[in-house]
Amino acid sequence: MADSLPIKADPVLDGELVDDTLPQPRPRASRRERFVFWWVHSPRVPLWLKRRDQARQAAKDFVVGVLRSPFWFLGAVFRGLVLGVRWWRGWVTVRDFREAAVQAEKLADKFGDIRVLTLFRWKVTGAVSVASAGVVTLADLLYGEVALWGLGGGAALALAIFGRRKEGSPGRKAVLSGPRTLSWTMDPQVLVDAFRDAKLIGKDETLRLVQRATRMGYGWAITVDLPATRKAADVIKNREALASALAVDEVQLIVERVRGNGGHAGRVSMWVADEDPYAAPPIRTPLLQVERWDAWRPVPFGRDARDRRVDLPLVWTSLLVGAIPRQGKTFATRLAAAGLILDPYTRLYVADFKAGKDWDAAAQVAHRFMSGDESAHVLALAGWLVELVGEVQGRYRRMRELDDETCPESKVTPEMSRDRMLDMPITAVVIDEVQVPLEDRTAVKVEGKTLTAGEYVGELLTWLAKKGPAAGIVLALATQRPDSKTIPSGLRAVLGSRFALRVMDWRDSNIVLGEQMNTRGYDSSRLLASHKGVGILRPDGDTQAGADVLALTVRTYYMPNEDWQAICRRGRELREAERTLTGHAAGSDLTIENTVKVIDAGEPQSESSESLPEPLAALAKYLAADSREFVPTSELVNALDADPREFAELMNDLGCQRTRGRVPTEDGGARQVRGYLTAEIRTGLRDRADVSADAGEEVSS
Ligand SMILES: Nc1ncnc2c1ncn2[C@@H]1O[C@H](COP(=O)(O)OP(=O)(O)OP(=O)(O)O)[C@@H](O)[C@H]1O
Repeated sequence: MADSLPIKADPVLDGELVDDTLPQPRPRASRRERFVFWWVHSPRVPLWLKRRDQARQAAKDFVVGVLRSPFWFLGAVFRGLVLGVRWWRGWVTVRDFREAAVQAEKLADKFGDIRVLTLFRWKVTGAVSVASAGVVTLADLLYGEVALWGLGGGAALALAIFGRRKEGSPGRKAVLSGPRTLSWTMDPQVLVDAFRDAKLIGKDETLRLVQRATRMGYGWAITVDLPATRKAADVIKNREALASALAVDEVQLIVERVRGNGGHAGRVSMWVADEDPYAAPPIRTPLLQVERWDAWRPVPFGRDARDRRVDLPLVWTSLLVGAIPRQGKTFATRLAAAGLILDPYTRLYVADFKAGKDWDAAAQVAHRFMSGDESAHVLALAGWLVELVGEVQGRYRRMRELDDETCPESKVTPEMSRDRMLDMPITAVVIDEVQVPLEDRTAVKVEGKTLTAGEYVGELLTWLAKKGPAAGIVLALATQRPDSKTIPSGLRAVLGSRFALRVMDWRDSNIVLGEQMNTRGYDSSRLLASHKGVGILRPDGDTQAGADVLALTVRTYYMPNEDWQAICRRGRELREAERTLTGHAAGSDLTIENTVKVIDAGEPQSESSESLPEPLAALAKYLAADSREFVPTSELVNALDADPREFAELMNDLGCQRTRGRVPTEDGGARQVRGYLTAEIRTGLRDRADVSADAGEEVSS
């Protein structure tokens, strides 16, 4: 029975082998498609027939034109009348003949002729007036009022044509004409004149209109083509001259190059705001409305003058924020950090050298957190950075071992960054007032070389900015002193994204934004002091304004402390839910003791302690075998059996600063006490030993 059951056969497939490496025939476009293509691309079809917004604008212009036409007509008739009377006076007084005679100094000879001619012209005028009056009366008698209206209308039309505004038309020019503001939107000649006045085009050159003046947001937009050989980049550079010629503040004028398919090197798109675009109240960050964020998505950063949203990509790059105090530096850096905080897979290192309250809320989410501006904090930061250098090296090593599917290049991918087994989360290092650690002069010894802690931190940051981004390390540095001495040029060169709020002069602006940026029209020293949170962003990668935009002026979103705290709280909740809380936030507080270990501050040489006077020799001996980085004052006082006051003076003489540090307690916790950094004591002892040795040598010789 089972044998007789039908068996399902495999499908029989029929096919033809096609070699798709050869050129394939392309289907011919239909007539309609070709027509549509021609219609869209032809320069002969006006834009208002192609685009709805342009059609709407054209209709608006038409209505405005119709409404204004009676006034234009009356103005033209009046001008025609004035010009007519002026012309008649010149004719009846034989002005040209008289002037020629005056110039030839023959007025006396020609006086009789001129008089005769004048008399004759007066007679002609009288005859024409009488004849005209006769014609009008006759027409009135024959045809009544209609004729009077007809003749009056004809005369008015003739006068209006005679008096219409045209290039080179005669007429008195006002010595002080009225404001030019926005007149260019109605009269393109004003725009051409502005470009000429700003010396962006020559006297005989003109502009070509690509897109007529259109209302866009709270301003007018227009796109023009410059004459051949003129560059749009020069217009951007000389924006201020153009703003003056158009009678607007330069913050109101946005000039951009049109790039890509629809643009070329001479196509300029302009937008002129009706009023100061940054005078309106600031907008709160949209991050408040989101539950969570993905660190791989650009973070909402602010809005440009045209109210377009500007997002800032952070992963695979690093950020430098620079400004003079109170301009919104911390606010801007916190915005960047906020996007990362709302991603529970992101790890954060936050060092606040401003030592204020601005960053405190981040402590509840940060893997490492500190706030302070003493040398101890600088050394702790160096410890973090060394830890991160090790982490980056480890990540590269591990990436090399991963298969190509998981890790196609030597770069962290979104999937990798969220894979807990791989342990390569996006790690953000946020340092506010980075000039504090970079300027620190505490001596440290690294691999046998003595250098200042500032130099060491600079070297580590440069290394991380170079190698870190691909391994998922994001640096966000904010500085109050963007001068070349503070931020080493090597470090600046590798920080991809820059944001310059107001600075003191163009040099500082260039230090943040990059060489020559002021000559390209980007100078943050020209921003107004009242424009808090407004700065020039030079992004690394795409922004909403387009990948080709070199830099743009942005006003950052406003995120006061309460919003910042709310975001940090949410960041913590998200991390708790995902079980990604680590380090400081998870309570395993890393104290200064175990983070600075990496710095070898140099052992005091044995002969040094010999050449030291007491009680310094005892101090050197006591610390000789000590591997701790921080020693409490009370312990040292006890060990040396010294008077606390004398001991404090002694340490002061050695150049050691008293600081706070944590020491482990018996119950496994930690306690904060006052004390000294061993690195500092050792440096002081070594210096003193050198001085004593030199003195000894001098005495013996
Ligand atoms: N986007 C913004 N819109 C409006 N006001 C802002 C904006 N950003 C910052 N501010 C204002 O600017 C003030 C200074 O900001 P912030 O504390 O960030 O300055 P700072 O440059 O970090 O100053 P300092 O160098 O003293 O630390 C803030 O109190 C805030 O009111």
